[in-house]
Amino acid sequence: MKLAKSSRFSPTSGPVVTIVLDGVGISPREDGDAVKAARTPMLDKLMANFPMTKLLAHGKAVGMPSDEDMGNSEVGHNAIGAGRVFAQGAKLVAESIASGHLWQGHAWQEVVAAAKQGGTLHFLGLFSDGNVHSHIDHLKAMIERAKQEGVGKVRLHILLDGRDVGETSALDYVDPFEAYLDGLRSADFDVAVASGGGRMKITMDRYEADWSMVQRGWDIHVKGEGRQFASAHEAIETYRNELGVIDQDLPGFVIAKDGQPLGKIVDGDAVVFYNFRGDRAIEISRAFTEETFCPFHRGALPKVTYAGMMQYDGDTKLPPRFLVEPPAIDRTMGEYLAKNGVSQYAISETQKYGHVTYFWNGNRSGKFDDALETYVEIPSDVVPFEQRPWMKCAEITDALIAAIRSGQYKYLRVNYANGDMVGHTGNFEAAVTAMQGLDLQLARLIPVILEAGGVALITADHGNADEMYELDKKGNVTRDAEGRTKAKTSHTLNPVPFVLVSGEADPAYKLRDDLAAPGLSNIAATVLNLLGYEAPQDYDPSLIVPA
Ligand SMILES: O=C(O)[C@@H](CO)OP(=O)(O)O
Ligand SMILES: [Mn+2]
Ligand SMILES: [Mn+2]
Repeated sequence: MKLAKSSRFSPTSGPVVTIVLDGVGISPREDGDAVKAARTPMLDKLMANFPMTKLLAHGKAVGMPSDEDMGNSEVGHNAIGAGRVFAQGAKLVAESIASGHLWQGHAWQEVVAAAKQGGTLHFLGLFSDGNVHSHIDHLKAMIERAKQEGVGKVRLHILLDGRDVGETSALDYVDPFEAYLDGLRSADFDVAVASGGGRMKITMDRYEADWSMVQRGWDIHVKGEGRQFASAHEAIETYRNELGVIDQDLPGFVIAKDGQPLGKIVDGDAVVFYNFRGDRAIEISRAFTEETFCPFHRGALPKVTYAGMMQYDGDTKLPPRFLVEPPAIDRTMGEYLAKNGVSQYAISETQKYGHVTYFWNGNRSGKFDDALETYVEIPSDVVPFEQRPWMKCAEITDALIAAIRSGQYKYLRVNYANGDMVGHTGNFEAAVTAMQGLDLQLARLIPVILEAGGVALITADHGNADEMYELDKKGNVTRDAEGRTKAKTSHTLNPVPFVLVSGEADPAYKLRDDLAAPGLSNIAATVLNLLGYEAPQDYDPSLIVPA
């Protein structure tokens, strides 16, 4: 994996620093755009005075099935880190179902075999068509196939979304789904929703930010311990009336009849976790598969046949049984740099820590070279982020500045979570504050990079804070009769900025203007060029050419 020294580009004298402003896209509108509404003198100055372009960060440009699919952190950081576009989970699973490949795999057959020996088949996962972590069509295909193959009993554990889809859209999914199940149910096919809850309250924690979420999910899904309701519809309506929270924050619920939970998970059952994306699937998968397990008190571990939709971690091989092969992301920029002796530093706060390490490195949790790489995680607050929109951006900047000044690292990367995590709350004012907090940090960071003779690449993995109001099909902000907007919590389809900041009066390179539709996958080759290397042949082209 030796990289050729470039004859066209000499290495920058100082470090190259990639700054990912998570969830900061460029919207064509002003209305509802917290990025534009924020007072960000530093970012404005950088965008006005340095070479800048827009990069595609959604749809096919990042390996999603269609250009109607918004981007997300996984596919965005995969593309940035790997310098190429790989067909992603959403696409691979849909193809595997369409071709029938999924049903032929060992994992599916073992799951079905367990269920046919008298166990219940449980499906657990994010219940929407957001296509970021899962898709409801995949769930339906598996339920129908299970029935066809003679499975007698199926239970569903549904995590309500409201983060990749409308913030209060849960019943738009649940009601038609109940009707769909009514149509499938028969004397020898018993299928029902057994438990559920909001995705930010139970089960789908990531990067060990808050294991208590997973514990709550475990108690609800596995032990059937939690507040009981007759149906998911009733649970959603009741909690909405009582708490006034949006879907992602609805508490967990257990569906019960005569006080008996409909679908506890017990010895002999099979469990399919049907999310294809890994970050929020790893902790629950560990709880189901690790013999010794410390993060919370699980009680007796039921002996189940557990399968993930994909293998979520290529290093730890978690989970061991999975339905669809994950994208084979190889030879990432991080691996090339490690194998060519380039020292690297990666930093974020907990919520995005895995994005700049695990996703960046092609869904591998380990390092390529312990001696050459430093990964730093600043612990995130465990609070609703609209209450702390600055999150840990100042602490991240403190550490990053120290790392740059140490002179130890030639390539550094950082993810600032603010635009995204606060964008997901749907709170416009908080998102504006998030952007302003971020701008203060850029004003501290950029001069330090330039003093060190370095270059900063400012970009993002997808949009979010750039669209805080729901849009209609034509792309206009929707307003009700009183002129009120509806909060939008999901990512956007907008492109993201790419700003190339250097202190040189006359850099020996310039941005290319001949690439038809540059995207996130063009960043890696650019970084390698700035470090004085030619990118591997099959990497997507660099964004720079000699001046
Ligand atoms: O919070 C998450 O899991 C996703 C949205 O589903 O956001 P991101 O891709 O930015 O991590
Ligand atoms: Mn993101
Ligand atoms: Mn997000």
